[in-house]
Amino acid sequence: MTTLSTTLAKRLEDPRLFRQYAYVDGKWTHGNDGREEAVHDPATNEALGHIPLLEDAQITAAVDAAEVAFVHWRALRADERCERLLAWYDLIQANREDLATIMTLEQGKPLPDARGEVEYGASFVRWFAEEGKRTYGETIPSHIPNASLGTIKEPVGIAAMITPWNFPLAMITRKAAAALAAGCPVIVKPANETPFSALALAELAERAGIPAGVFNVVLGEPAAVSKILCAEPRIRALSFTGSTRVGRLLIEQSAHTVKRLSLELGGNAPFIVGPDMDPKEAAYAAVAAKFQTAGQDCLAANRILVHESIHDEFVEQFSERMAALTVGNGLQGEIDLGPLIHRQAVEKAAAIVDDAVSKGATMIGGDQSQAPGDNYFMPVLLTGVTPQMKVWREENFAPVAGVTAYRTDDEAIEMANDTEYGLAAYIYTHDIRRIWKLLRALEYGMVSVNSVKMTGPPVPFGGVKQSGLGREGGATGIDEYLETKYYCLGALGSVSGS
Ligand SMILES: NC(=O)c1ccc[n+]([C@@H]2O[C@H](COP(=O)([O-])OP(=O)(O)OC[C@H]3O[C@@H](n4cnc5c(N)ncnc54)[C@H](O)[C@@H]3O)[C@@H](O)[C@H]2O)c1
Ligand SMILES: N[C@@H](CC=O)C(=O)O
Repeated sequence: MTTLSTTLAKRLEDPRLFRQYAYVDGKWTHGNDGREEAVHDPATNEALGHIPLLEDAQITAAVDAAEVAFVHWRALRADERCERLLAWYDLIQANREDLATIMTLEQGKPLPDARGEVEYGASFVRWFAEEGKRTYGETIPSHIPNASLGTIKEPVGIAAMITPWNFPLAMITRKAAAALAAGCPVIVKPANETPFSALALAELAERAGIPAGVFNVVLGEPAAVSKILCAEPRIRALSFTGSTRVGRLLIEQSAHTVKRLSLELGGNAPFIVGPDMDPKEAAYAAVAAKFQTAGQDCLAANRILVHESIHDEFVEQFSERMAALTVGNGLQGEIDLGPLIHRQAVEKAAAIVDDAVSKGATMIGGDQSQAPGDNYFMPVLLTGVTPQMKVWREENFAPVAGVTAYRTDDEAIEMANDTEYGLAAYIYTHDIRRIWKLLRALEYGMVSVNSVKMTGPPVPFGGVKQSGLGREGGATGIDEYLETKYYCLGALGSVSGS
């Protein structure tokens, strides 16, 4: 392969974690017809390596492999699957520096954030390793004479996962670990922008003793691969994280095979600041909630709603804090924001800012002449944003924040809910009555009060409205991969009782 691929491998303590093949049935696989796609470092636009584009028959071969593997994987005891998953967890932890390097190179996020994501991703593997031992059924008091009734939890079957580029490792482990713990084999289709984190996970899964066919990574032209996965009747569950646009397509394409769907889609989070808040404290929190991963985060605080009494001071504090953020290559030390994923993302961000300014918003920051490269976007705050602007309506997925003033709690609620999205919302206030009123009225799957950090393995992560279906993580995340089988044991005689 190319010299640059060698360079990436040379950066790793264990160069075997850098794989440029798909992983199907325990084998590293290239495309049958030799088609490849380059993967670029968004910080420099240099090619990091190549991935094969598999033919349709090779995707179906992954399903064949998973079908065979399912028989043995589901037959293992839960504690046996737990051991394999814990071995995977240990290997992810032991290789976290290499995994973080791969992630920063292909995704662009600063190295400390990449290390954080590896830790976060690993935590789901440990969580679900344990949860797999607690997939309890029920005993049901019988209404039928001489019968015993109950339920058993069984794995749903082969699970396919289509994942995004913004969190290239954790969005895989949060799904795959749950499915594997439940007894389902998985087929992962990562984003073509960030395949190498997924392939490194496959290498570690193999080393952890996860058998051939149980964890597969397929690569190809996204729309074509997804179509096959959706149409394939042997795939019983499809879990997707990505845009609402693609989520809608997958719902349509899966209708024919009536799959279990888990969808983690876009967000457009409001960040409500009450009149009692210290403007500086709230502004610093809002900056943290907006600019993580250069704004390419489904939880990013896009629409900041500040009580009119503290609006101007909030804007001043936010602007100062934003101006102090450093923008550059994530491999360098002390960087707050890396590049966006590619040039189109920069163009989309610029168009959203232009739209807002043309409709009356004021732009603070955002001197793009200071951008250190083609794919960088200097952070922007737009004040006076209104519902007519794209920055209000669309998920910008860029370092672009919009702020507006509100007068009453009811007005803040109306503004916050004025979106098709319903993933996460933030509330900053110390007034308990206001907290409760907002918490109950916000149409969101997750509401975080006075805390930027809200996620982690014990949490039921997910959205309402057009932000998705189902929940990942937490006590219920494994249910996305389990069926409930009801049984009625009849004619038991007098021992049946209830
Ligand atoms: N709710 C969550 O938990 C969560 C988490 C992370 C990201 N996201 C969302 O993901 C989006 C950003 O990620 P993205 O740009 O990778 O999203 P995307 O929808 O463009 O891509 C996601 C996945 O779908 C594939 N894909 C792209 N086009 C496709 C098509 N036509 N048919 C089938 N598959 C296709 C991609 O290759 C990728 O694997 C944002 O909307 C963000 O909010 C949501
Ligand atoms: N930050 C989110 C990913 C969204 O883009 C998470 O924690 O899952």
